[in-house]
Amino acid sequence: MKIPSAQQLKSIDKQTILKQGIASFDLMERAARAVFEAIREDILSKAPATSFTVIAGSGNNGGDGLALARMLFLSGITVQVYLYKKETYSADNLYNQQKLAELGIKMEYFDLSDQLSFDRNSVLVDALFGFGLTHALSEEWRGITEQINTCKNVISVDLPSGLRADGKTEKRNPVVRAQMVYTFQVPKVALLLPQSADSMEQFQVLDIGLDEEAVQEVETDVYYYTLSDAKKDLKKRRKFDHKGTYGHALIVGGSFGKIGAAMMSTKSA
Ligand SMILES: NC(=O)C1=CN([C@@H]2O[C@H](COP(=O)(O)OP(=O)(O)OC[C@H]3O[C@@H](n4cnc5c(N)ncnc54)[C@H](OP(=O)(O)O)[C@@H]3O)[C@@H](O)[C@H]2O)[C@@H](O)CC1
Ligand SMILES: [K+]
Repeated sequence: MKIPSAQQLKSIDKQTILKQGIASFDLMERAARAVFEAIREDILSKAPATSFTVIAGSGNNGGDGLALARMLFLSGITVQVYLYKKETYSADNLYNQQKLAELGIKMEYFDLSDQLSFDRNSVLVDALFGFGLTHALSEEWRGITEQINTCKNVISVDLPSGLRADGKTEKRNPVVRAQMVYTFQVPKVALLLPQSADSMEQFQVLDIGLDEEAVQEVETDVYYYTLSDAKKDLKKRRKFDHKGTYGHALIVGGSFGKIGAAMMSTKSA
């Protein structure tokens, strides 16, 4: 599976909307619905009385969070919503703010110096930033990320806020620590780097139906190779096949003390 960069994901987003003849808020709705279904399966099926706190930013990641809050509310779940106070919001974020207002769901606005008052035992949904983060979070964000990190159960939408999708984030920068990351369509590179280990325990990739052709056309040298990919790549073995049937491998490797890779390759061949 190819892993597109944040920039490429934005273009895939546009192509999907165009090819499928949908509006951008429909795609956001799909993304939020996918997280909602995952939460239903992973949390609510075991503990239906769980309450949620959604902390939303001003972009589309925040929009996903607001749409998710609406879905939780409409299924009778207690949900508290915080929205970052800013002069401008993305169009689909505003659309979802309006939807919440129509349902009478209260949104509390917060500033970076605020002490948020929410139930630390609720599941905290971190929807502050996704792949739109342009640079690491400044020190001003530490207060908010630390408050989020005091919660036992943090779910991040798409990425732990503060992690940059395509690369390393310095340990000294504020970052949310998530127990679970529900990421859309493809795992972002940051989720696969050892440097991110402190920012998340595990992630799940949720299919939101981005245009497959657009993903395939992306030029990248970053791939995510899964067991199911390997199963597809392996040719079917017939009864009388032998070591000569499927070609030969020449393995060049293993200097003194560094024999591991050569051994593993030989064994798997
Ligand atoms: N195709 C998909 O997969 C789909 C993706 N979807 C979702 O969209 C998400 C991406 O949304 P996005 O592009 O709006 O960016 P997002 O992460 O919300 O951040 C933007 C905000 O952050 C701000 N900002 C940036 N850097 C900052 C900094 N260092 N410090 C402070 N602020 C900073 C920036 O502010 P500005 O620079 O504009 O002032 C802006 O307000 C993606 O992760 C997924 O959740 C789904 O909805 C649908 C399908
Ligand atoms: K997030």
